[in-house]
Amino acid sequence: MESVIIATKNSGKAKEFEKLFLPKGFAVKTLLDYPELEDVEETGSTFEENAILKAETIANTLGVRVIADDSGLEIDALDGRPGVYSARYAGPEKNDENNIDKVLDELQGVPESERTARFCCALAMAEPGKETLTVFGTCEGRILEERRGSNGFGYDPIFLVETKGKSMAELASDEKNKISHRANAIRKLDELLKEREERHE
Ligand SMILES: O=c1[nH]c(=O)c2ncn([C@@H]3O[C@H](COP(=O)(O)OP(=O)(O)OP(=O)(O)O)[C@@H](O)[C@H]3O)c2[nH]1
Ligand SMILES: [Mg+2]
Repeated sequence: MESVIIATKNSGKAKEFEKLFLPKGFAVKTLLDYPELEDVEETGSTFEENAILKAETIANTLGVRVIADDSGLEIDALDGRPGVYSARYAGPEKNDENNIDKVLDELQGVPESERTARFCCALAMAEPGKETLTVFGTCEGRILEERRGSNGFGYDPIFLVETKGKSMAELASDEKNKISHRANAIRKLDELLKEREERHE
């Protein structure tokens, strides 16, 4: 089976990419399979910039095609925070639990109608000698007042998917993978790749 390399060390993302790429006939490798590679510093100010940084750095190091995902949560009442800082929101004590606690603290007293938010996912596909492709996917929702469910990762337990009446962490992985920001971005990448193939590039 052909394989695709995703430049991530996040095991939650890795699991989702495995499920999303398997039906397309690709096995997924991640940076968890390349422990010797150094972390790429996420110095960009947008999801796209960071995705390009991660994809191009690893593609140039390994000399093959690489996809990177830079993603996060934008909360309207917090002027878009945590945004590109989603993984490191709680500072030195950063982890999914502490990041969620910080968001819930900051949203204390904010009414339901003002707790709108979205997950964002930028994917960059880089290959030595080829132009890097980028796509962007989102998933709209609202921030709950407490955690619900235990599937998924990151902020999933506090992210209400209104059309389903469930938190992202209450959805089965197959359900999340139909509607998520990551799934929407992958669909766009598929389209771009089809167009590129039709142009014989
Ligand atoms: O509840 C969530 N459901 C998701 O589907 C999701 N996708 C992203 N996130 C959050 O955003 C950060 C990404 O930051 P990020 O793109 O820098 O990734 P990361 O640092 O974890 O790994 P890497 O890919 O950089 O190695 C993650 O850590 C999470 O906190 C999510 N939270
Ligand atoms: Mg990161």
